[in-house]
Amino acid sequence: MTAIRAIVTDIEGTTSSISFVKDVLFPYARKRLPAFIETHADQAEVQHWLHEAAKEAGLIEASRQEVIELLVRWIDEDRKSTALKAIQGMIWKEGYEAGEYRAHLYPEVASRLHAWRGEGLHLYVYSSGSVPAQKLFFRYSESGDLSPVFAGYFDTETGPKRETVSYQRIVDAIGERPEHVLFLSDIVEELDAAKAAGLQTGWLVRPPLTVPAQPKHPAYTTFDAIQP
Ligand SMILES: CSCCC(=O)C(=O)COP(=O)(O)O
Ligand SMILES: [Mg+2]
Repeated sequence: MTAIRAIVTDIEGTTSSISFVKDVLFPYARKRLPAFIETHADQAEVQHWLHEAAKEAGLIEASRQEVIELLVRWIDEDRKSTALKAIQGMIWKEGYEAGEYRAHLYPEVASRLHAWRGEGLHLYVYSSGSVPAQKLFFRYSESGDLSPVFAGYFDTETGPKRETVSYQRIVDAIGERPEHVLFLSDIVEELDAAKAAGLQTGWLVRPPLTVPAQPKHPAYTTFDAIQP
């Protein structure tokens, strides 16, 4: 294996359980989204993302109510829309700051990230969640504030997670050759895209899922099994 200098990690299904995102974060945002939009509609950032959501849906002259209904539908569909993710992040901020929840991390993740950082590796996040949502996630984690271990964050403004060009942009941005970067994810299509860009890959197969006999990517059930 070529020496790894940087690790880029996915969140949902990789550092953290899918159920925390689907059963805690998504319902929190879904319940509060209509009132949040109504009370923050005068903010330029909110207006921008409402406009982007309508554009993505091909709605030419959508009412505010129509866009709210669209966004709620997208939460139910788990659509990886950059606009939806930006708005969800703004709503989750209130929940984290009010202490309504802390972000789930698998038990070994925090110590392993600290160990890798201590070994001089540069650590990054690449998630469909917006960069502000990622920062909140690791700041308010069940294992404490992990912000200090990360050198940077990438979201779908860099590009979709299943497209090779996104990984080319990430390695360019972090200033490493792709073969020195390890991308960790639970989604094979994301790993395929990263591999096509020349990155090394690690497939997190979290129990109760099991590693297939001939995995398409080096597969691990925990971060502790990865030796970069
Ligand atoms: C940043 S926390 C919320 C994660 C999220 O909204 C999501 O869709 C997770 O996608 P990932 O790319 O981390 O699997
Ligand atoms: Mg994932």
